Amino acid sequence: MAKKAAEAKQQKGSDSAEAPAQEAVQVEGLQFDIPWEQLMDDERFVEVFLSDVLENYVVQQRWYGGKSSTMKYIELQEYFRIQHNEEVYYGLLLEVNFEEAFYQHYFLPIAFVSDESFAERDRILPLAIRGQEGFIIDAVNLEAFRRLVYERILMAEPNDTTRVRYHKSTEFRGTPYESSKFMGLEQSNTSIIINGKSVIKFFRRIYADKNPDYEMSRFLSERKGYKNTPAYQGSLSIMDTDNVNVTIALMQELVPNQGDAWDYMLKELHKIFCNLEYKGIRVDRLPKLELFQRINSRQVPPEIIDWAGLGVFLKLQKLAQRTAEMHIALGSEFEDTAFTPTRFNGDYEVWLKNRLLYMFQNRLNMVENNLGRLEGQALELANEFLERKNEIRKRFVNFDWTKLKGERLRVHGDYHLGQILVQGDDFFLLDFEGEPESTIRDRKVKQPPLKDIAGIFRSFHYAVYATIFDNPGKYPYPQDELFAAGELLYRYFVGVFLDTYVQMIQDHNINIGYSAERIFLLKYCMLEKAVYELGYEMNSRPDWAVIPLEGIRSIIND
Ligand SMILES: Nc1ncnc2c1ncn2[C@@H]1O[C@H](COP(=O)(O)OP(=O)(O)O)[C@@H](O)[C@H]1O
Ligand SMILES: O=P(O)(O)O[C@H]1O[C@H](CO)[C@@H](O[C@H]2O[C@H](CO)[C@@H](O)[C@H](O)[C@H]2O)[C@H](O)[C@H]1O
Repeated sequence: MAKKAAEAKQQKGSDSAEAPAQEAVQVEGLQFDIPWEQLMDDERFVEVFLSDVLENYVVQQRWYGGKSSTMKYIELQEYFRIQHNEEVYYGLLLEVNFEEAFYQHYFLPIAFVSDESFAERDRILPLAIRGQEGFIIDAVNLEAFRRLVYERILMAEPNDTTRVRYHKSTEFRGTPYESSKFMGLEQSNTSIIINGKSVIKFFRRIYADKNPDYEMSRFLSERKGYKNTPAYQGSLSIMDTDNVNVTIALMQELVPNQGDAWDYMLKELHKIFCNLEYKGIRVDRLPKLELFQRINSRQVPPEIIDWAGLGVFLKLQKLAQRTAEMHIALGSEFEDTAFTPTRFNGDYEVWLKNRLLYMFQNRLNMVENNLGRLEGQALELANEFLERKNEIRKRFVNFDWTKLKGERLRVHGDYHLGQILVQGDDFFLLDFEGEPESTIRDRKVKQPPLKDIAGIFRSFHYAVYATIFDNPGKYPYPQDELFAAGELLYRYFVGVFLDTYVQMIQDHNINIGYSAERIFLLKYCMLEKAVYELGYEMNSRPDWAVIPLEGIRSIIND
């Protein structure tokens, strides 16, 4: 921040970041006789800052995604000014290089503050600038910075062609800045709530392109008027040195909500499993439904309604409707080639198989290397996964585009219950960034919309097993019987969702293929998703690896 602005504008943020206070790295006697506005042009400063300071700072951050690899060094890929009049902050794009021969880019906005009380959190470096002692901190902690970004979006020119670009949606009627605070939820980026009405998400992991979350949010809400995603309000992006538009931040409407659909589903399932004992349900006598058999909520047998209640099925119908409407909006574009629907072809088939075989090999390797850490049911399932590897591989290879008549669209890409907000009886769909493991180019490839449906079905399956595993001893039935009850209920969830979804999609002429094609694609994409999840769990929550392993078994046995 410019000295003048630093003194005039230092207001403490209305709260602090969720990260614990960290000691800034001490680099003895760092003094610079140049103004803050020129500091990043100083080679000596940049060298010390990157290697002695940021290497230590970055690895401790919640948003740093390279924790399972070994950092080699950090380079400054780009820096730019986030500025209004005299008030200057720097946006840094850091390139983190790894021993394992890959790199990642991260966004870090920085500010200089002279008052120590503004540097309680995310303090990066103490230093003196022209005799003024102070600290470099992560600028998101400063209310003045958050206010500046909001106001720059609010006053953005319709066609900003400068290097640092602010954009305001034509639909957004902003109100003057009043307050801001951290969203304070577990997340991989950093979201700030402004005026209790808007959310600015600063992306931390940066890709040299428009972020799909920005692209999809703007397309769905601004261009297609899709109401069940937070309205796009604005964004911040930069033109990098290769003239590529790189998204830095996305501003959307704050959607009042009662939590996400994952928590909603866990609560419902807990009640349903409690009902087994409470209502004296004989699981072996419950009527069964075949996987993917469509069923309307009014046709669900009374024994199932008596056990699970009608409410959960009505909610699933609503969720299916909102999901179908999202795909209808995504499938109805005929001008913007980033969104126009397209057919399956040979290139897609080669891309898909290569990607999936590579991912599968990675999972086999992970499981083989970690067998010693597994026990009980997880070990048994892991061994079965390894033994049946050729069978699984064959399933991935068995994709023949010439047999497919449906279309591919831009899709959500990482659709699961945790990406959905519950608002009364309705749902809002969030976070279109795609699967964190995929490259930015892969995330933009048009996919069968049934990939999202497979994602949400995997999430239903996850929720069933998570409920059983998280509540040991609470339901007085043998585990096998609980699994049988859960698998049976899961098929009704799938059947009810699918019935509404397919009906709506077809009524709007979105071509998701003929009936056998739909079942083939669902099975294919569910296997892909479960194998993806196995890697996600082995990396982040190894105790949960048993859930995708169980999922893989259930898909290949079906
Ligand atoms: N516009 C919004 N309105 C209300 N809550 C939101 C909004 N955007 C995000 N959230 C909440 O913040 C959480 C994290 O948001 P998300 O976009 O998924 O962040 P990340 O990409 O960093 O994981 C969501 O699960 C949701 O609970
Ligand atoms: O929300 P993210 O984009 O970070 O998605 C990642 O994390 C998800 C977990 O939070 C993970 O989802 C998996 O676990 C969910 C339960 O926690 C379950 O509902 C999903 O079906 C399952 O895939 C997601 O895969 C990962 O990309």
